[in-house]
Amino acid sequence: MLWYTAGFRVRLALGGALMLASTALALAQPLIAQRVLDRLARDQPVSGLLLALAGAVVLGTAIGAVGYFLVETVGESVVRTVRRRLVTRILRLRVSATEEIGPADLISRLVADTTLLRQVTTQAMVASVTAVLALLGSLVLMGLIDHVLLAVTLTAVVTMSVSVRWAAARIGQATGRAQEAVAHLAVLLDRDLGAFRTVKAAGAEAHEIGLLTDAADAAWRRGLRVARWQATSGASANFLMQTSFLAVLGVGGARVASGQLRLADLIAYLLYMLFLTQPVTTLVSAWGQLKAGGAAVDRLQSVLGLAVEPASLSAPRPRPAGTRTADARPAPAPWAEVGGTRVGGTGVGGTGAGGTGAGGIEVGGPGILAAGPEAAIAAPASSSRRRTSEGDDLSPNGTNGVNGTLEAVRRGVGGSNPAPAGTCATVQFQHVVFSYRPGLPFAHQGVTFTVPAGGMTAVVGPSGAGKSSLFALLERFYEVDAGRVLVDGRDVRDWPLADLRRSIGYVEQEAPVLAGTLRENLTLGLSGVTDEQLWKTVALARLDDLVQTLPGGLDGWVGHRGGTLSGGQRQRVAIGRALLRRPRLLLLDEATSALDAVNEAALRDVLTTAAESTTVMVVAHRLSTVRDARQIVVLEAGQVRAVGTHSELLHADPVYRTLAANQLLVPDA
Ligand SMILES: Nc1ncnc2c1ncn2[C@@H]1O[C@H](COP(=O)(O)OP(=O)(O)OP(=O)(O)O)[C@@H](O)[C@H]1O
Repeated sequence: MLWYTAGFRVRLALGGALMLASTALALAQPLIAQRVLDRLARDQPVSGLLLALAGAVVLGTAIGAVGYFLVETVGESVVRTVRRRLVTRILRLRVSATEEIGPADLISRLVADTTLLRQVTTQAMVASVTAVLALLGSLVLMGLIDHVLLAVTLTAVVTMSVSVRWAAARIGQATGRAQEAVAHLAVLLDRDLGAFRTVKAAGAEAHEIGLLTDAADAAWRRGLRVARWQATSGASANFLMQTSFLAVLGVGGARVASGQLRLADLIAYLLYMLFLTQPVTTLVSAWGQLKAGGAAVDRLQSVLGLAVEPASLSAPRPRPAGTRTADARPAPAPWAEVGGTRVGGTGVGGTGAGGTGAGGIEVGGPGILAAGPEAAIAAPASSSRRRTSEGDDLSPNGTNGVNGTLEAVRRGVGGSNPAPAGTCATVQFQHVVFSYRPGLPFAHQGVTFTVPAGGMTAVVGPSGAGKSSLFALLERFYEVDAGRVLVDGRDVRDWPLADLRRSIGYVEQEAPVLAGTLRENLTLGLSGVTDEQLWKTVALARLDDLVQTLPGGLDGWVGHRGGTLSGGQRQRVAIGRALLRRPRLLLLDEATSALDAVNEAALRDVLTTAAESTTVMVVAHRLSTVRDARQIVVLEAGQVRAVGTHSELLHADPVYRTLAANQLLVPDA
């Protein structure tokens, strides 16, 4: 636990020292009082001693307050440090790790457990150190007054520490369970709020309220258990203190009566005993807090122990011998290989190396994309030389070379978007075997196909066939169990993760929109995007109507998870966001499912034009969206059934034909 205070130890030690000094001044008070009594008995002046007593009280209080403040500031700093570490960690978690500990539980740990930690790392630690010192100091001074009475007191202190220790262990266990119960309540509430309309529409409020109140009751019961052990611990300490006080009074009185002890000494001793009550109480509660904090630390450590993505690792995966060493350079750029020899045949279902790659796509006259943001997807000037809107030569063999590319890209959409316009990635799945977790059925069982550079490749197939999982592997949310996924002929595991993802525009199935403004949603992860670029993207993604009707326009609030938008609008926002990144590979997971017929047709045009300068992969249920795709991959039960064009597949593959027939896309259907 001490680890958490690293960086604040000087302040913590200073605060602790001041609190200790305050305790020492408090310890001196009975001694001064004893002298006052002695002098009064001898009829001597006591004004100086009274002044010292008053000084000890005032100074002790002031020093104690400053010390307390310092320790509190350390507490706040510890919480801040831990929360910063936690949020950094949480955002870098692997997707699979968030399936282990759900979002609400993570939030509960960030909020509730760090607050518990605060008490432990500062107040409880300092309080126990000062209380132990005060206790020892008092016992030494009490021993100097009378060792027989000390023996009586020590018997009580030892018995007390045994019972408190026993209770503290139970406080720790009970606190851990209470924190879990609170987190469970948060998880249940998150479940309901995440599907609020569904819960209402299903008339499930009463049922869900029942679950939530049960969870609240469970948290209450576990909280009571903590309180019970705390009360037991405090009561046993009090009982033993009072018993020992009475025993000291009895034994001390007898010793005074027999002349073995002066009355002033007995009074001073009893004052020390009274003084002792405070450090003992502090120690008892600090002990409980330390144990409770231990439970919080365990829960925090388990988050810090979850698997994070390799993006946070600076060292790339070792490359197999004989492969290119592009990623041995510091922070290699994803486009560094653009224009070089690419892997990816252009034939249907081909898997071989060769082809013209990114530079092989010629784009015709200015279509929607030419009118759209250069920022989004701009056509390459020629197959071998590419220019930015400023006219910089981006050819790898040009005068600017890779550095020129870098510079040109920095001047493009957002300084953080490195993808040069008009380059297309190739994708290969080679014998991919993949299961989400050990023990689960395989989502892919030897998937092999190639997506050539440029053009639209559609993936279709029955529900659960493994279509969306292809994108999860491409984005490297999960790792394959066997086989390889290649982008531009390079295993995705060999790509610096940030570069890989910067090259991909991903519109996921549920097309999520974050709470915030429309602008924030479109520019997520980008910086320096101009209004002009945004407006072009708005036009490209058919968001004009939304911007006009949304109060505040581009800076209008879209609500929690985009709740104020329609399903189609949410999807178009996600498409706009993906296009604004000028991806070299655009992944659309059923991107048109929530669009009306007019918008679907418009978007189909956009995608078709986009596919002229970017590789587009679409997972689609509506075959009408993708019937003109360059190739269509039919997936079933985690395996590729067939690859071909719409008309080829109509004849060659019964599953595809059935899908098409169901959607009235077969001429004679
Ligand atoms: N996060 C996950 N954890 C465990 N299994 C999963 C997960 N996501 C998907 N699966 C399983 O993997 C298999 C493939 O799922 P996937 O989402 O790729 O199918 P799909 O073809 O996209 O289906 P649909 O068309 O219904 O979206 C399914 O059996 C599914 O149950």
